[in-house]
Amino acid sequence: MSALLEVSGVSVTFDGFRAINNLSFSIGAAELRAIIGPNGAGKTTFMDIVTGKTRPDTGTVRFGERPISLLALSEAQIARAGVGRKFQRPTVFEDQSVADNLTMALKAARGPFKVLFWKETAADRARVAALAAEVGLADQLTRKSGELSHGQKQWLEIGMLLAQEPRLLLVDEPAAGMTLAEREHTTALLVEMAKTRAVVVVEHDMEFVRRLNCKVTVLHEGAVLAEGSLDHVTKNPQVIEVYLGR
Ligand SMILES: Nc1ncnc2c1ncn2[C@@H]1O[C@H](COP(=O)(O)OP(=O)(O)OP(=O)(O)O)[C@@H](O)[C@H]1O
Repeated sequence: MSALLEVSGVSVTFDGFRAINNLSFSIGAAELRAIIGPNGAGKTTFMDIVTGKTRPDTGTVRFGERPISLLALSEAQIARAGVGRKFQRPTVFEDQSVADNLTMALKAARGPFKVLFWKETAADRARVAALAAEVGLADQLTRKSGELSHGQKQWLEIGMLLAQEPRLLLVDEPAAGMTLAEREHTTALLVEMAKTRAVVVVEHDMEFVRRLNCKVTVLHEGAVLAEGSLDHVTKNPQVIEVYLGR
């Protein structure tokens, strides 16, 4: 499998503290990957580097089939190149309906000039309906987003990210605060999304990671400590010592 994202030899130092230490990581074009690791392992910093928020001191970050260096791009350019990021807290417009939120995301994805001269077409409405269906909100289109459950808001935000047609989606702790039923739906959604794009999930909840049934990367002190199936990495004595055994 050829890599969509290739992080190689990346290091970042904050005030003399090496948060990312010669990190190398790659993910395929249609792959679901979980990243786990203790607090301070560098999971958030890794996502900050890929999205352009933090610039590494050394190393390369290459993206795409004909790879481009993400380090040369701004955060906005990286987003337009096809990298989406879902933060832990949902940020939907609560006063707007589900359909309006998705429509706004569709407009934003088309760029600033299209927003100015936007005229909604039947194709746009169909796309909004398709996005809602994809995330399981087909019957909630007219509902005010503020009335949705926590899980539904998270799915709406995922739908809004999908409007930008990302090729790589970084998702931070999607299961946090969800009911069991919402977690199950989220698992199915992430698995489905990863059939046509790369999805990287940072998660502390081991039960949720198990359900994802995907390759797991364990980070520790800014580097990869172990990689493989969840069963494989959870048997690793070093992983038990630094993470699971606590
Ligand atoms: N802007 C910054 N300035 C100084 N130190 C930072 C900065 N950002 C991160 N760090 C430090 O870098 C290390 C890695 O942090 P990071 O947030 O990436 O870890 P994490 O694996 O996401 O942890 P958690 O599971 O708690 O979210 C931590 O020790 C953190 O304190």
